[in-house]
Amino acid sequence: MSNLVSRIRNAFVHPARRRFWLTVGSGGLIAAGLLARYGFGIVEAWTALMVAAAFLAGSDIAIRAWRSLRVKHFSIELLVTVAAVGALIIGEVWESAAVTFLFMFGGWLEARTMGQTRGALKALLDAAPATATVLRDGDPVEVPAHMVQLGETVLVRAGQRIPVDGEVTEGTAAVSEAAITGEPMPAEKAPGSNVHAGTIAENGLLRIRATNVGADTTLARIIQRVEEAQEEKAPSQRMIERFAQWYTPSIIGLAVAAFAVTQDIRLALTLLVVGCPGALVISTPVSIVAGIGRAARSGILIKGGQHLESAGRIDTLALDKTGTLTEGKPQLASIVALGGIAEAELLHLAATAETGSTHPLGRPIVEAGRKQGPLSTPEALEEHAGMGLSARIDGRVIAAGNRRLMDTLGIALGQEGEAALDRLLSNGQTPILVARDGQLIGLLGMSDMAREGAAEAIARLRDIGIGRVVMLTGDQHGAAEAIAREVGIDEVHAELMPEDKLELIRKMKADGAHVAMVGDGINDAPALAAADTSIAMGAAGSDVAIETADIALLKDDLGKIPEAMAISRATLGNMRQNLVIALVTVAGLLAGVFSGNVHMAGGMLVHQLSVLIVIANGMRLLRVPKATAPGGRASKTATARPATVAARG
Ligand SMILES: Nc1ncnc2c1ncn2[C@@H]1O[C@H](COP(=O)(O)OP(=O)(O)OP(=O)(O)O)[C@@H](O)[C@H]1O
Ligand SMILES: [Zn+2]
Repeated sequence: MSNLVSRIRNAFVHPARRRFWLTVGSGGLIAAGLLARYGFGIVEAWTALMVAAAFLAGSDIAIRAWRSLRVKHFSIELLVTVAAVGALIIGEVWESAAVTFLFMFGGWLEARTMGQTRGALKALLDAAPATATVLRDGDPVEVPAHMVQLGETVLVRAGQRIPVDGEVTEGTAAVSEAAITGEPMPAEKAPGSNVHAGTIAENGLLRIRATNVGADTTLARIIQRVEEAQEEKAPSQRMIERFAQWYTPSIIGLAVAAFAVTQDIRLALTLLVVGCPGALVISTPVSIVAGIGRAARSGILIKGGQHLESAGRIDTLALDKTGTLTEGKPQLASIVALGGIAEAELLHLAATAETGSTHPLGRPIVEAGRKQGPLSTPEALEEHAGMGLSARIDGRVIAAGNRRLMDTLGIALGQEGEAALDRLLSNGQTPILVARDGQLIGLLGMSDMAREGAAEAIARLRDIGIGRVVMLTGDQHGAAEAIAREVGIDEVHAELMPEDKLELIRKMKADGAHVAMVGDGINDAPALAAADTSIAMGAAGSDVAIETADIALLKDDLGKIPEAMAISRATLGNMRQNLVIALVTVAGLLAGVFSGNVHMAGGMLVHQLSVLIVIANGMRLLRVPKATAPGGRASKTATARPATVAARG
């Protein structure tokens, strides 16, 4: 019994369910009324039942109208309430019952379908497993996933979802990360690999050391960000809300004026009903919620309606090279020792200096140096953004970086140096010049590979109408152009300092372009901030990217950029269609009222239909096709290309 009471109470606390029961109730009363009148000819019962139906559905509407009126908001509910009460007063009980019932029914359908639109998120929520098996004192214990302690070892068997973020300590498995990155192909995980909560171990047995649990996992943060994004209002949405705020009172004014002129109270009340801006108010949010949901399904995090709208207008895309168009894992391809120093010594010095750097160019040098023997750390270190670094090692100053760094430090290259530099550049390698105490002692040539699928992604961007694709890089011309040619970019700006990147973005915007920027490093931060839309890749591993970029691609996949752009464009178009549907409906209905063809119940029916059409149109966005080329994964073999840039000569 108490169970039933609590269920009824629950039903009424939950707006969608309350609306459902009110719709059913008033619909039943209306049906009984129709039966009473046309079946049994009892007109009194008909009147009573219709009034009851109007009150049942109408009370909820009136309460909502009153609540918004108290905060000086003229709501759609207010229009409906005034119309329904007016209809009752003039004895039009059927109209009053029909209008309130239809409004309720429409409201319920609306809540329901909007819920489905948000369904994309549900898939993410379902990805979070509820329990975890942890090893405590060597024994497996089942605990709620959020109760796992940091550093504890979690056991994941084949077919299970991984319950925490963590690092694999033992075992191997193919892990499907589709829930997070939208990537259908499972990734191989071995000791040392990072895994995310919500991904599925398709085989094998893993032991994972928990690094993030519960609300701190990447999955939880993504869900939270998507929820926030779907709530955040787009500029056009705010505009419409302002418009509705002004529009609703004017419909009331119009109704009053119409009554004053025609003395036709029915006409006036019908105006209130058909003037409802319901479809208008919902036109943008439904598109945005659907668009953001669709993107989230593919591992594309769009941080709100505002960013979605701005991304939909992008016509120019700027990408940085290292780590974005390339793998960001350069190889040490050549070593040129000058002035009698041994290659091993040159590498040792450069590697020792680079131990202090986080730049992607530094890592392979350090690795190569370690292979020769242990490295010490420099006594002092200074990084020169966009140029390189200088370090003090055993009391001597080692500088490693590009030509600009040498020029800045006043180090001459000499004939031999110039020749070596040209040779590396013409091989498409990135030269790193190394100097000791102001003397050039050699050069290291680095080669980076273009990212898999980069060429297709760029081509696809052009297909969907991003007319201008530009590379902005701090790297030298030769290396930059080699990569640009390979991926099909014809506009290259190389040897840029961070502020040059910023300046170029500003200039493009000043020329009227809508610019999106994709970048990773600190040297991209100012340009990213200046762009209309900033895009970060591989965000699943980086909190910073998830938090700061307007669009975060959870996976390091350039193909997601055209997909994000296509979704944004489709959303913008969808919003416009919805606006047209809404405005045309209201205009048509108003014309119908003045020409005497539309009455209250019929007007409400058409109005509610227009709301549903707008929602259905919005939901089409959930089916925007994936951006990958036909045969998607086949691209792996289609992009067979030389192993390194250098090899292409
Ligand atoms: N730690 C470093 N060691 C050696 N050279 C460096 C280092 N950091 C930067 N440089 C030199 O400065 C140049 C510019 O670096 P910057 O970080 O601005 O751009 P990038 O990483 O080469 O390319 P992108 O702008 O495409 O990311 C590099 O190409 C390299 O020649
Ligand atoms: Zn970069």
